Amino acid sequence: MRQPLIAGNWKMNGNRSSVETLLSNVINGASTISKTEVVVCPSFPFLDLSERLLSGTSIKLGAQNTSTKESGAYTGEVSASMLANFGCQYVICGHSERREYYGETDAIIAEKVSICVEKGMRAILCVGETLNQREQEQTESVISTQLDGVITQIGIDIFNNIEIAYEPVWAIGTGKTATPEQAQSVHAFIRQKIASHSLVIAEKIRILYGGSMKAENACDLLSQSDIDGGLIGGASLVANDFLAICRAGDTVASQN
Ligand SMILES: O=C[C@H](O)COP(=O)(O)O
Repeated sequence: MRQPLIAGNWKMNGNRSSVETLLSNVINGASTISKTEVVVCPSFPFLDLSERLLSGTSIKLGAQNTSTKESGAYTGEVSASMLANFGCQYVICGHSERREYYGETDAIIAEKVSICVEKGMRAILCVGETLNQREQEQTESVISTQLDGVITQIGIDIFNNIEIAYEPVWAIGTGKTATPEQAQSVHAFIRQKIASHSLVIAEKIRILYGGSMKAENACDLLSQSDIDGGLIGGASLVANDFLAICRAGDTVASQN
């Protein structure tokens, strides 16, 4: 049995005051959530504030990106060591927005995953196809290539220390959610792909779904046998919406 993981990716949103309010409300509401691992991923400037607010709670802190470099003359970059130093336990790597707007390749993403794990954090490796690729029936080949990019460069063992997030690009922030069956089919494909390298890792790795997951569809998605959690964008910015998804995780976990 894999523990559900619900991670809020706040993307580039918020200010000091709104982050404090959002996080305080999430912390208060999360006291009744017992079976689901809850993670929040604010922007870099809010990590310090978030770490302090989360102190003594079971909610974990994550970051949305990392540099591939250790330290030095890389203006504007934030290293994995810095993230670990601010209490991050998770780092989102290879989100489709990073792939699309910042030219992140599978090779760069593999480096990011590697350095996060080296610094003691868990990476959330994002994969997913565009609408055009889905319509061309390339979903499995696209995801296969994205996973192979990491496996070939840094090996399968690292998957002991990461989560995978399947995020169909066409469902991100669009209100269009993959149906539970569509998502389950891709999640099962991802698990089979990992199983072709290691049955043990395939059995334990958590595969999260991301793309317009919300309170209304969370239970149906999380009930699928290969969907182990969610990477939540828009709905994670509203405490009650995010908490409702976390509660769906608890509900599904108690049914298993
Ligand atoms: O990282 C989160 C995903 O991009 C999903 O975003 P969304 O829930 O706003 O569709």
